[in-house]
Amino acid sequence: MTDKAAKQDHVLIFDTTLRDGEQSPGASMTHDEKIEIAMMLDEMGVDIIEAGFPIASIGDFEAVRAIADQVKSAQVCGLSRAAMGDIDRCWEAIQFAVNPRIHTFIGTSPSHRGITNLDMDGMADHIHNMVTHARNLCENVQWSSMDATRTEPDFLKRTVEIAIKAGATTINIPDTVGYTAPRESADIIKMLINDVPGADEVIFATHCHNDLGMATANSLAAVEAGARQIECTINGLGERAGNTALEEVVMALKVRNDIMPYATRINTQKIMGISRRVAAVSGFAVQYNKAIVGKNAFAHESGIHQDGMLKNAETFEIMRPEDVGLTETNLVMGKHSGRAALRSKLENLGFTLQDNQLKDVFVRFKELADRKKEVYDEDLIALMSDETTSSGHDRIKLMEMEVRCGTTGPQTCTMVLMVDGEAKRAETEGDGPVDATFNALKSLISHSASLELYNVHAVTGGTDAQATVSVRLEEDGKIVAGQSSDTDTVVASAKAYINALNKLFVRREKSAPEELAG
Ligand SMILES: CC(=O)SCCNC(=O)CCNC(=O)[C@H](O)C(C)(C)COP(=O)(O)OP(=O)(O)OC[C@H]1O[C@@H](n2cnc3c(N)ncnc32)[C@H](O)[C@@H]1OP(=O)(O)O
Ligand SMILES: CC(C)C(=O)C(=O)O
Ligand SMILES: [Mg+2]
Repeated sequence: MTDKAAKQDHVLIFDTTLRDGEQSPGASMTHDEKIEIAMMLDEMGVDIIEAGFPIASIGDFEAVRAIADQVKSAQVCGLSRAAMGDIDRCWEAIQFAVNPRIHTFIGTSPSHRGITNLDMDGMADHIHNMVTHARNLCENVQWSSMDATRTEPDFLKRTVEIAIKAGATTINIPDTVGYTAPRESADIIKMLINDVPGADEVIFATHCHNDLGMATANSLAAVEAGARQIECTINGLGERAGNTALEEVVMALKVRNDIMPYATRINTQKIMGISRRVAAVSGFAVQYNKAIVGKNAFAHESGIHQDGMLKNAETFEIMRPEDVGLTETNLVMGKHSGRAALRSKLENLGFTLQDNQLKDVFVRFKELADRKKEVYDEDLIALMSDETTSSGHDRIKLMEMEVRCGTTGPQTCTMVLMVDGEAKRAETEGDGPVDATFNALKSLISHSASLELYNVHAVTGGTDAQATVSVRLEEDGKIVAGQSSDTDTVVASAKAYINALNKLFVRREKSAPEELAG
């Protein structure tokens, strides 16, 4: 869809999972994961992918550049502050994209003007200069007035007019702190469209945060008032309570097209697959009752609902599960299943595998099936997360471990790790089996990272259920997430910690190679 067409009844979908989504503490993604997500977004029909903030780090710059090089259909956008150096660095990263976009922003509300210490006149001049500079580099420029919904209306109109005159092609009106409400969100967009000279030449965008749980409603209200770009993220990932969830606005426009007659280009059948992938790589599990993509969004357990569903699915479902990429056919997976069923099942869950990957996953699937009566979808997702979170280049690998636990402490752990190809062994004690295990890791691998989060959840029911363990480690302000699953919770804990340590060392190595063994 062209930006022009979006002026009629089309709404452009601008995905910022890789930029605003990644700003959630602990949601950092690796270079390869970012490229993989960008390709999935492109394939599902996202119009604009905000790939990152190129000035933020060399890693961010390289990821944005790689995405710009590889994405074939969507526009690729980079974020930059209203500063020459940021805008130049952003252009350097995106210039070879098929359709690049520079996004530059500045906080315009009274409290945000304090961030840059500019008064109204100074900020007006600055916006003119920065948008002009961006437009001299790129013909597709988005300007955002950060904290627009708390900006004085007259000053907001003034800044929007300046940005349009300086050549911005998209004007974004962010609700940066999730403060607005639907009627106000609509009124602001209407006011700008009616009062600002040149407003009919640009696309207005809405970028809502979910602090009061109104991001989806506020975005849709803005669209009804004339905004034609929604900024959103997969699973609503993002700063604090997150951003508008892509799956929610897209499905709302599809299901209630009778009262909101606006179309998007999104292939909604790709929603479930990408949701699961983003949950796995970000380490942010989707809550069970999350709209559209939660595990229970299409599940019915109570008798009256089940009875109604059996008589007519429309009684309790306003969307068909197939429309968001869930299949109706439920293949039961177990130790008698073969590669074809595994491949088909994984494809339905959003994982497309090459033959050699399938071979490896199949071996691990059979090991799991030997230990469990039935392998559920959640087990396979956990298995795939393990497969993708640990790479063949990991410097630390768990070889064996044995833990003694019981009513008489201290609990003990004996562990053998392969560290840079060399076997290392430790015997430690702790206050509980997990503590003893983590003490073994601390004694074998020298690091000063602190454990910020330790989270266990059973991926299915039953005493043979796999446990998925997530950990977050923090070192010098940098946070890495690790995840792993196993039918043994303590083994899953060790593997999750090792996964995080491997990521930490990849990150550290970029600055200086080092010895790992403690
Ligand atoms: C609402 C949002 O999502 S905004 C985007 C938020 N995302 C991020 O901040 C993630 C990426 N950020 C970073 O990596 C770093 O903050 C960097 C590289 C951009 C800047 O790092 P530093 O130079 O160390 O600055 P620091 O982060 O401490 O402070 C921000 C600086 O940017 C300035 N600034 C903030 N926003 C803007 C803006 N829109 N335009 C121009 N300058 C701005 C501040 O005034 C401050 O400048 P000062 O140091 O002269 O007071
Ligand atoms: C940078 C801007 C668009 C932003 O993320 C916000 O204001 O929330
Ligand atoms: Mg934001």
